[in-house]
Amino acid sequence: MSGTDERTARAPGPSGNPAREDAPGAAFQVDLRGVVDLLARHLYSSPRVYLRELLQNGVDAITARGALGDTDGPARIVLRPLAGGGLEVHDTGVGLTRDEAHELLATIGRSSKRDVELGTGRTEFLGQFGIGLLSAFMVADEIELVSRSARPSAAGGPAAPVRWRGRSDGRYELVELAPDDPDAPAEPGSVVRLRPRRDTEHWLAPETVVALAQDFGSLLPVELLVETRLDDPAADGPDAPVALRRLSGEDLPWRAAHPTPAARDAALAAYAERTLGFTPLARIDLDLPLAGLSGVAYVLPAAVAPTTTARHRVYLKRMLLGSAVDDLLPPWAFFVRCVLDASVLRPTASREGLYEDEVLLATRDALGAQVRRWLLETLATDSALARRFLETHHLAVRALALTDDEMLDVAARVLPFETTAGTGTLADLAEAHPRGRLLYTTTVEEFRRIAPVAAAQGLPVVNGGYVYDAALLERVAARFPAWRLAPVAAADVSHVLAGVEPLRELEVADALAALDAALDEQGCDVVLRRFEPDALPAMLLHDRDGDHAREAARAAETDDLWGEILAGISGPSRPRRLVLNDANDTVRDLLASPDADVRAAGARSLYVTAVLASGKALQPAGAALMNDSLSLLLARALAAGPGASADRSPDEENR
Ligand SMILES: Nc1ncnc2c1ncn2[C@@H]1O[C@H](COP(=O)(O)OP(=O)(O)OP(=O)(O)O)[C@@H](O)[C@H]1O
Repeated sequence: MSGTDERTARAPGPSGNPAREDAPGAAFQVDLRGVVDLLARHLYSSPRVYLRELLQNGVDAITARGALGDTDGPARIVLRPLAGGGLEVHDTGVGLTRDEAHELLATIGRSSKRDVELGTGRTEFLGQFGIGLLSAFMVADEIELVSRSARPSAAGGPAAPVRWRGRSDGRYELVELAPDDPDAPAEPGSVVRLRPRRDTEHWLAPETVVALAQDFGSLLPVELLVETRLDDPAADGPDAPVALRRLSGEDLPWRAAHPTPAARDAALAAYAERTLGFTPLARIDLDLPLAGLSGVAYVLPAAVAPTTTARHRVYLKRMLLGSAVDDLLPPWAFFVRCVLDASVLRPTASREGLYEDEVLLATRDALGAQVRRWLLETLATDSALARRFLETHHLAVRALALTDDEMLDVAARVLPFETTAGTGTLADLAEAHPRGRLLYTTTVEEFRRIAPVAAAQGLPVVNGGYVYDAALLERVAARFPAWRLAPVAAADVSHVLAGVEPLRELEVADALAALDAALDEQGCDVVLRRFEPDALPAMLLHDRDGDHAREAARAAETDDLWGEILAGISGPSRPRRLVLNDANDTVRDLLASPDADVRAAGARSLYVTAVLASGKALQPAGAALMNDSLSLLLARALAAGPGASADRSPDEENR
């Protein structure tokens, strides 16, 4: 005997509600359309997840049937296109009785998969929230579920099949069917049928369904099949010949057996190319038995910015959670992309990310430890892989060394730095200067300014201006005190440059004062020194806050010439200092020029050139300064006539 229930799924909607008393203890009413809209717009990132939810319900139903001890039927989910458009998902799971269908399908948030006492999802099931089925309303106005329960009826015989139809307006109907109703599955299990709306046809089209099923379900531990109509135009209709194509059943790629380790390497590299779209530089096997987690971390073949969000491909109980899951590894591990399967991590309700709980935190630490171990072991070798890794991902080593002493030791030994002695490691530089102090700049600009001069003086200076490096060098300085590594102040250099003879100083005092006045507006002092390389006419130095305190403190603790010179510094009056090189011909010509305008224009163009040499972009004011200076110099040169600029005093000619 069959009976029919027509009800509203706790969701009468604003219109169909009978007059009611707001009695104390009255139940909430749910507007189903509102809930579906909420799911579609705010919970799920795309309607595509409807298929994942259906597959998940099928897998869980098969698990529940196994738990009954009923393992007679095949563990199988079949996807079938419906004639005239639409999709049928048939599972050989536990099925639903009429009472269960009432309770579970018509109550939002009710799930058979929760642990009653703990209130959390039971570990053997994928689902837990009791909302997944509603996602089908994103692609269809009606969900039909026909089911035959594997449980015996109350009378002891086989349970009658049932048909439940739920509509997105909140109404549903539940009908008991005759035992041999052709609409119902012949064996225990359930069939879900969806028919598309006009705007959702593509979501239920066979090619979309296959692509989604492969993406979400290719690693599922059940047989996932898709029925395809054979390509025969005459063969349409229910009796047309069909073929079944298998979409799942693959072993986890990193667990699959291979004849040799090299074959495994090749297979896993090919898997990365297929699923992640790159050929990895290296592979790190991941294994955390306690979290039921296994997988691989692939090292990216090209550098990425440390701020890039890592996108990992994560399976939970072999169902794809997402291909862009972040927060799975510590931030310094931005150079790997993982593919992994875990059984105890919890999904968020949308099943598109991981729930941030202690298990996730512990997993992140443990995975980070495995990647770190690989990194330390790889960098301990002088292999081609170690070199390529450093070339590509040295930033990761720098980032990790900021908080990790063992990595800091490795970093000091293997990381290349730009130095005045070329590119090299800090350990090499320290070895080359066993007694001297090692200096580092904290900005690239500062390094550019002083490197040519420091190099000519044989001063070892490291460029600490790149990402992480200033902080890293500070840590290296503290960890290897014997290296006497310290930040350089720009003024250091100007003070080790040789001063000019007192006589010469007297000779050019007026000219120098005029140059100094010419750069007054730029907030720049002018001083004269002799230094190598003599091709460099001028160098621009900055005095930053704190330089003087640091210099004084340092001078007090050092006893070499360098320290003595630093100790003699008096505070400069302007923030910038243009150090002219008295060994440079242009500078000498300029100082000798009798024309005050020429001297001022020359000083300004030397200033702008020095700004450019320090790596700064030319600002409009600087460009205008350069232009004005050049026009004046040109005008003077033209007025003087041909050959005038070659005039030199006999004294200058001799140099
Ligand atoms: N194919 C099916 N076979 C048997 N029972 C089903 C099937 N589909 C749904 N159910 C029952 O309906 C309940 C609600 O399903 P729904 O997909 O909404 O939530 P869930 O799977 O429990 O949790 P989640 O929201 O995490 O997916 C399930 O707990 C299950 O008992």
